[in-house]
Amino acid sequence: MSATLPKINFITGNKNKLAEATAILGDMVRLSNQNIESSEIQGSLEEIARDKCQKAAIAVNGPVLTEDSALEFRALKGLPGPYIKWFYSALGNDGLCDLLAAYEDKVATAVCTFAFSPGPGIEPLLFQGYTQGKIVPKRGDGGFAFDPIFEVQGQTYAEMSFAHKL
Ligand SMILES: O=c1nc[nH]c2c1ncn2[C@H]1C[C@H](O)[C@@H](COP(=O)(O)OP(=O)(O)OP(=O)(O)O)O1
Ligand SMILES: [Mg+2]
Repeated sequence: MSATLPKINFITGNKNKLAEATAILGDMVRLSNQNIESSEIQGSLEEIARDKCQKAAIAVNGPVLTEDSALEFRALKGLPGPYIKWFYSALGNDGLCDLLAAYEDKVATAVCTFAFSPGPGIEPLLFQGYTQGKIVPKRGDGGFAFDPIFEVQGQTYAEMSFAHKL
């Protein structure tokens, strides 16, 4: 890692997220991590992402990068979406899988929303990525959170190597 790389404050409390973002962006920017405790609003995932980034920019009084992960079940019209964290912590992966028991359609989309704000009061820029997969009974020992039940091209994220998931 070069000391001449520009530095960005990546605000997250999730060490797995930090590791993945660093693996992807580490050649271009130096991510310095900080966790600010802030409550998340309700709304669309874009609204939640903007609000979190704006709060982070105020908290550090400078430029910040934040990320919000969502998991949208097609049979459930996009839910749990940005509320996946609360569904995952309440139900676990078996419970998330059971949510789709009554439906043939197991398609799910993982949505990654990065937000960057140059500073407090400046509207964040959003960058989104989507990966379509399906929800399956849990398999694999790698990864974190919902990785064992999210299958893409025949493998769950928990069965893939770290590099292959990225
Ligand atoms: O690649 C992933 N593979 C599996 N699970 C994942 C992934 N990425 C996020 N997740 C989980 C973590 C949390 O249960 C929820 C997102 O919630 P989210 O608010 O975005 O993350 P967080 O609160 O853990 O960290 P942060 O301090 O950046 O908000 O989905
Ligand atoms: Mg969060």
